[in-house]
Amino acid sequence: MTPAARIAAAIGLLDGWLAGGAAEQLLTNWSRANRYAGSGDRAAIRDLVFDALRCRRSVEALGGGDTGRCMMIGLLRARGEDPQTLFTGEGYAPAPLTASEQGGGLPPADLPELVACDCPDGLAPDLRDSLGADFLSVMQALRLRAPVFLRINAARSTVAQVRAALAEEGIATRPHPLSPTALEVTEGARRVRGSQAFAKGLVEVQDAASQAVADIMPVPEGGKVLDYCAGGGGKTLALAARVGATYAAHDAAPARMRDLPARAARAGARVTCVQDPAAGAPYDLVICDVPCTGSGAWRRSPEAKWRTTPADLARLTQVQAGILDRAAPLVAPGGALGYATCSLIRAENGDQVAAFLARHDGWHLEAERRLTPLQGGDGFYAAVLRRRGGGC
Ligand SMILES: C[S@@+](CC[C@H](N)C(=O)[O-])C[C@H]1O[C@@H](n2cnc3c(N)ncnc32)[C@H](O)[C@@H]1O
Repeated sequence: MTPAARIAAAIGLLDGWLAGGAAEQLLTNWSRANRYAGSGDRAAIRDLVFDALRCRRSVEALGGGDTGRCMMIGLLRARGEDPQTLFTGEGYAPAPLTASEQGGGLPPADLPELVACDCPDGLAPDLRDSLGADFLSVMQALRLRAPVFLRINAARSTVAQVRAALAEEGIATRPHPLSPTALEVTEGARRVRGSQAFAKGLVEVQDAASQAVADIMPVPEGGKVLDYCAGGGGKTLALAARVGATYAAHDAAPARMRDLPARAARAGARVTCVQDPAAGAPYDLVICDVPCTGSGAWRRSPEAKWRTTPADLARLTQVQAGILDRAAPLVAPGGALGYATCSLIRAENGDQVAAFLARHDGWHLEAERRLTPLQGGDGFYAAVLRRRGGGC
């Protein structure tokens, strides 16, 4: 496909997204319907769609409207490219720019602040309040593609061995300061899932900040650990690489854990999926990686940036409080309750923990970590709450 034909495909996909579709599903359907497109075309079209979604407000403003076509015009202008070189109407290229399109759109210097940093109006007050002086720089960071990070499986290998194995398969990496297990892929990211290192369970794809969250969770030697909101098992597997404890995984939607047994087997980790977590209580550590706005991960999931409303935030904070209240009794005296979100919003983070401590006697905050994309990984919040020991 020519670059212009890829733009035309991205326009159609963005129109589908604006009509309410989900980007991944639209891309899958597009690939099925356009079998002639190679993997390079599919990857390039995906990048165009996600680049536009990350910067939706600004590219719409630069392109002069809220259509897929305007978004692509705006994206090219944002990159300093002249859309007319690709909008030629020749072959599979999009039709030439109309006179109003040529003169439409705001100049970059005239974009209002929230438009220029691609912040949604509804959540802007919470984000501004939560991020303080970092607000604009974090919002700018969320406009960029996220790096690809790997977690080395410390139960099976060392950083040096894994880097060497990956390098032999054309995948270049460098360690990342957010976690001793984190590698940032600098070359060959698309080869990771097909690599021997991946097949042998030496690495998993996991954001570096997500690994840092697992790092602060206290796993006692020989202890019992429950991941109360396991989902696909990213945190469970990061914890289970610390051998010597037993691990149980639970999720209110068990189907979300469907890949966990295979991932655990690949990593050589022993994890039991449980329907009724109370049956195995008490646990030395219960981790609650709760559903949240995902605002810290908007680089990877930009759709959520535009579709999450203040009403969703209010609903999610209720859900988070409920999960903490149900998980707390499962913790043994002297044990720990881990709380984590990939949110930048205080109402979901420190405020949630403070409210828990106000509702429950016999707990204290032992550790807390706040991360934003300015540290390189996604935005995350993690807290460790310690339950008073039975003898106290
Ligand atoms: C942020 S995701 C978990 C991600 C996962 N820990 C990981 O690292 O891959 C939150 C999960 O919480 C689950 N969940 C939502 N409400 C829940 C509840 N009341 N109890 C337990 N799990 C719940 C969701 O189904 C979802 O899989």
